[in-house]
Amino acid sequence: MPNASTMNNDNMRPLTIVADSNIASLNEFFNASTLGQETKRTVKIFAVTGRDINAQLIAELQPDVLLIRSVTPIGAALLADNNSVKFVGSATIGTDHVDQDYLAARNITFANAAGCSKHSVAQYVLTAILSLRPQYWQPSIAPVTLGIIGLGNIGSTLARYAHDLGWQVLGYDPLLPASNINNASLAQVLSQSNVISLHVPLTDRKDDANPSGSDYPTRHLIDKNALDTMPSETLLINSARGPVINAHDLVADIKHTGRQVVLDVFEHEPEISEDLLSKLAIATAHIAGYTVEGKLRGTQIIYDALCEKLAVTPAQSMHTLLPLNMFLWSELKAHPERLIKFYNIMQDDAALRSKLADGQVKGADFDQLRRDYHLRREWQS
Ligand SMILES: NC(=O)C1=CN([C@@H]2O[C@H](COP(=O)(O)OP(=O)(O)OC[C@H]3O[C@@H](n4cnc5c(N)ncnc54)[C@H](O)[C@@H]3O)[C@@H](O)[C@H]2O)C=CC1
Ligand SMILES: O=C(O)C(=O)[C@H](O)COP(=O)(O)O
Repeated sequence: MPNASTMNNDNMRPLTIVADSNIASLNEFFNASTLGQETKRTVKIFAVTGRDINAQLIAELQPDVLLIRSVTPIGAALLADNNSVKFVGSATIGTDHVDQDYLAARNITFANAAGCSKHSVAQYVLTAILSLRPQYWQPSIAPVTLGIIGLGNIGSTLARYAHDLGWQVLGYDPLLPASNINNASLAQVLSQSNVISLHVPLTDRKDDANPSGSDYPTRHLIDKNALDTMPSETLLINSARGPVINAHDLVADIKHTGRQVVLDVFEHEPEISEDLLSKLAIATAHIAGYTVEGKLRGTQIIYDALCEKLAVTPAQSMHTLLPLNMFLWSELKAHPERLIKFYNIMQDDAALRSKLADGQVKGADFDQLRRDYHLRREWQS
């Protein structure tokens, strides 16, 4: 079984890491002094575009460690012919791109970055709502009910902001106990909310072929049936995973109802059809979690997990890398007119729409927008 000693005692050979070049502060976290200070082991790091991490590259480089983000599928297709990888770290919250059963069967340690960008995504959602409906700053004039589907790290963080603004929360999460926010059925959330925001993982139904699936699958959770129960004035926001909404049904729904819809994620990501894009109130290139803080926290979490695997003491902290942050939630609440300075979401919307050509946004353009994204700052609470 691979363990700290099999990864550490092979001191003749550098610790070899293949990493997605889109991981924040890669070189600051993963180098000989932050990983090898106790063992004197050298570190070799190969930074590659996430979609280019493939079986051939892994066979060529024989890495000990793979560090990825959401665009690299991890499973047998990548690793079947490889025996070197002992640790996979995904600097993301979502894990739908990782076959964790396969990694467990191969005794490959896996770590993801749970919760790393929970404030960033919650702030993205608030910005989308308040940009489209500025009247919601004053809920005494316009009562606001925010429906939240999925009440884990992001959903519960969003609920706290909502309560702080005086909004009511109707929440649905069948995998958590009832609470002051887990207080409604799916049908109630769909039919009684002014805004619905999705914060579920992408899952498929559990069955014999898929024993690690879910009894409450989320793929196409929002389909024609669900959309039909939502009043046409209900604003729908998806910053979870694209396939949680059936894109075909969504296009038909918007045509019929004129509903305002905000998407940060797309069923056929990284491609987006003009038919869908042209109907959205706000569309962004999967950047809801893209803040300096959110991305650095993601790196920190997988770095700490790798240190544990290697049995070395962590020697790098994101706090030494963070520039000063002047964005205060209390200031924004007192000065709603400053929202655009805190986050100009329409600029991200325009950047995505500018990539539309020949009836679609192409995958390469979508990826480039994300690679070149100027990271926002998280508002401090
Ligand atoms: N757009 C972006 O940039 C980002 C997107 N994400 C996505 O957001 C998702 C949620 O993130 P977190 O809140 O941090 O995850 P989390 O794991 O803390 O919470 C997810 C919650 O969804 C609930 N859930 C599962 N199936 C459900 C169902 N059928 N109906 C209602 N609730 C259900 C779970 O019980 C859990 O409480 C991630 O899985 C990821 O796919 C995460 C970060 C950034
Ligand atoms: O953390 C997640 O889950 C996300 O969706 C990420 O923020 C997406 O970013 P990339 O991993 O695709 O860079």
